[in-house]
Amino acid sequence: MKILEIKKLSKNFHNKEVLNDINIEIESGKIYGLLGVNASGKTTLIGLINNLLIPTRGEILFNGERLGTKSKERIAYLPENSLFMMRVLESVKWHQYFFEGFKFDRAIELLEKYEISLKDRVSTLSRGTYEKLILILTLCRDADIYVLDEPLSGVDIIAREELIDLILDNYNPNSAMIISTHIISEVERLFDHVIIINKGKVLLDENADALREKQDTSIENIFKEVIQHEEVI
Ligand SMILES: Nc1ncnc2c1ncn2[C@@H]1O[C@H](COP(=O)(O)OP(=O)(O)OP(=O)(O)O)[C@@H](O)[C@H]1O
Repeated sequence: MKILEIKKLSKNFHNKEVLNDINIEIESGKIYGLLGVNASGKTTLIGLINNLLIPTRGEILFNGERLGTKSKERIAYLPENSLFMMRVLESVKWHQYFFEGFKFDRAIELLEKYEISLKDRVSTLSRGTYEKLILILTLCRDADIYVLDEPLSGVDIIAREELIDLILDNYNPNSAMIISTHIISEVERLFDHVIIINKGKVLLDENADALREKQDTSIENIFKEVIQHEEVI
């Protein structure tokens, strides 16, 4: 089922065009890989999906309606630095207070499993521990869309596999998930669908299995080929 429609979306910062005529449909029950090199516009697109930025042109519809209170409740996303003033336990309680259906006990259980102290200040956590916290808090929400912006960029290679399993184990199959990343090789087994953006444009928007079969190679290699081809042109 179609849950999010991104229609003719463009975003300029001052006179610089960062996103240019983006058209994407997101369906429930699928995990989307949003792939792009540095500065391709991934975080800007995520900011727009979460109504934190205003489009220059075009629109985004959640369940056929403009973004607003409903989309805020049902799209789970934690912007960077939003918890910095809190201790870990406070950040969990804050989620319980603000988000209906938040799985408080599950969050505490996962924090204990990953040895994240409830007493620590969020601002003092290492980069990787902070990313684990963000992931746990986001996945424990009851939502229709989960948005993870570079969820593994600060996590060591040993913890990455664990966190990929954490995502798979806690993924609600009735929801959609959008994962932006440039660490493709380790994460790509999660993807049902792949969207590649470059210089603010969508270069590819396809089913992941169909792509793998058609091209007989990994999503990482397909990504490299698509970007290199674009650079040559
Ligand atoms: N608030 C802003 N003001 C001006 N330019 C901005 C702003 N936010 C982003 N940009 C520019 O928009 C472009 C896209 O940035 P964005 O953060 O969306 O890319 P990204 O794909 O998430 O990159 P990365 O992988 O490096 O995080 C960059 O050139 C960036 O400098």
